[in-house]
Amino acid sequence: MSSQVSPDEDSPRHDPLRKPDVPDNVQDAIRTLIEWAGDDPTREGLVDTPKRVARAWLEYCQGYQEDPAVHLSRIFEEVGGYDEVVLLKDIPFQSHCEHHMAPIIGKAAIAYLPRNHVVGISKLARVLHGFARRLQIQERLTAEVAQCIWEHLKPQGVAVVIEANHACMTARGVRTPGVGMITSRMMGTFLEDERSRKEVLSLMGY
Ligand SMILES: Nc1nc2c(ncn2[C@@H]2O[C@H](COP(=O)(O)OP(=O)(O)OP(=O)(O)O)[C@@H](O)[C@H]2O)c(=O)[nH]1
Ligand SMILES: [Zn+2]
Repeated sequence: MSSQVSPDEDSPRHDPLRKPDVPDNVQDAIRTLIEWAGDDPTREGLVDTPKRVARAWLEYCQGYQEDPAVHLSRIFEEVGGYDEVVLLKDIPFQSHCEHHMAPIIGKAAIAYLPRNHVVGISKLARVLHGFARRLQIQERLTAEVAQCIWEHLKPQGVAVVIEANHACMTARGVRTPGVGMITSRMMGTFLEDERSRKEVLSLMGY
C-alpha cells in the first residue's frame, strides 16, 4: 500500500483535499464484498463506496507507513535531575483486530522512568497510534508500544496498560456488549520492583 498513501499530515504542504488513487483491483474487491452481503454495488448510493472504503482503510492502517520509533528521536536532557515516573494516561486510540478487521476502541496509559533524558509527551501518543493503526491483537499492540519505548528511549522502566472494547465481540459473534479487555506490559524497574509497579498502576488509576 505504500506509494498511494499521503500524507504526512503535519506537513505544511499537506493538501487535505487530495485523495489517494484507488487501484481497480481494490475497488473490485470491495464491490465483490457488497454483492456478497446482498446489495447492488452499481446502485447510486454505492457507486463511490469502493473508493471511500479503500481510502478509509488506508487511514485505519496508516501505521504501516511509519516507523513509530522515529517519534522518540528528539530527547530533552535538561530535566533538573527528574527521575520519577512520567505518565500519559487516558490516551484514546482506535485499532482493528486482525481476525475480523473490526474496530478496537480503547484507551492507553503509558509510563516510563527516565534515565537522564525525557521525550516530548505527545510522542508517547504518537508511538501508540503508529502501532494501533495496523491490524492488531491487543496483546501485541501493548507489547509493541512498550518494546519501542524500551529500545529507543532506554529508560529505567516502561509500563503500558491498555483497556479496550472489541467490536468483534459486541457487534457480531458472541454479541456481548460492555465487555472490556485489559492488557499490561511492565519492563525494567516496573517489572522487577513491586513497589514501583504498584505506584505506577496506582497513578494510572488501577
Ligand atoms: N487474544 C485476543 N483475541 C482477540 C482479539 N481481538 C479479537 N480476538 C478474538 O479472536 C478470536 C478469533 O477466534 P476464531 O474462532 O478464529 O474466530 P470466530 O469464529 O470469528 O470466533 P468468535 O468471535 O467467537 O465468533 C475470537 O475469540 C475473538 O474474540 C485480541 O486483541 N486478542
Ligand atoms: Zn476480532
